[in-house]
Amino acid sequence: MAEAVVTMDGWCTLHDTRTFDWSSWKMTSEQERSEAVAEFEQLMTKWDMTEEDKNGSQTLYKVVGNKADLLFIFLRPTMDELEEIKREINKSKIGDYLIPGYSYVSIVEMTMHNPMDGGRDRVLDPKVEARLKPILPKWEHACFYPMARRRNEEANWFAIDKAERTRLLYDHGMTGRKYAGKVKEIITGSIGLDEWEWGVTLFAHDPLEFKKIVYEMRFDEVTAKYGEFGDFIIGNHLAKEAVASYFAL
Ligand code: VOV
Repeated sequence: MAEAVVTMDGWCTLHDTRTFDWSSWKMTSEQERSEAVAEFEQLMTKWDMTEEDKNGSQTLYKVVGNKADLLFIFLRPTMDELEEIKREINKSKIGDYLIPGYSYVSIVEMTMHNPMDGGRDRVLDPKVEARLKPILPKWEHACFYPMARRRNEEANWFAIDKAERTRLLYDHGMTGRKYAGKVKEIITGSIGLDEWEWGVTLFAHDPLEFKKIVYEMRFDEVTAKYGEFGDFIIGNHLAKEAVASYFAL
């Protein structure tokens, strides 16, 4: 039997997409709209304070395709806090127009054995701690998709031995390193939490880098042999300062 992977786990993560009900919004009075936007900005300020205190992180993206209008990404120490945030949005004035869409629940994950260090065990130093409790970059573009490792007769990721997994993830990491400064990745584990096995959240200044990295990785053995992918969602950053103009009619 293959040895089970031991993970180091960090903050709980919620990817929450919403479709905005523009038709109802257009029928709402200007005063009600400005109150709703002001309340939403206050909510964002409150979340920012949590981030400043290093008790979580979040970011908001305007979705390009028609899968949704907005993508919220929240990281918090507990699932309770994530559920509270969702409820807080739903109870807010603007929540009446934010129709819940696709969501994904996962936990920031790193393998205990570091493939980039000959498979040696990681220690919980400040550097590792910072990766498990990351402050999300507020880069211009984000890309999210869930994925899994194949589990069939010919190729079963969960049946190969640790040394082989380490080798494959080392090659994967070397491809990833070529994108240092261009693509920032956060891997969240979702086995037992959501439909796929991992959530992949990528940030970039240039969205073309998403296409390049995901394409290049398709040729890595670990992806070519074992990678399976869900739907991709792409967004452009929406800063708090731009929220009022986003909702303006
Ligand atoms: C921005 C680049 C980048 C870099 C540097 C990078 C590096 C690394 C390292 C060193 C490790 C190993 C485990 C650890 O250190 O915890 C991982 C782990 C993982 N990755 Fe990755 N990845 C990147 C980027 C990156 C992308 C773009 C993808 C998706 C596309 C693809 O085709 O798969 C991905 C997937 C994953 C997954 C699903 C895991 C978990 C696998 C598991 O079975 O445990 N990843 N990743």
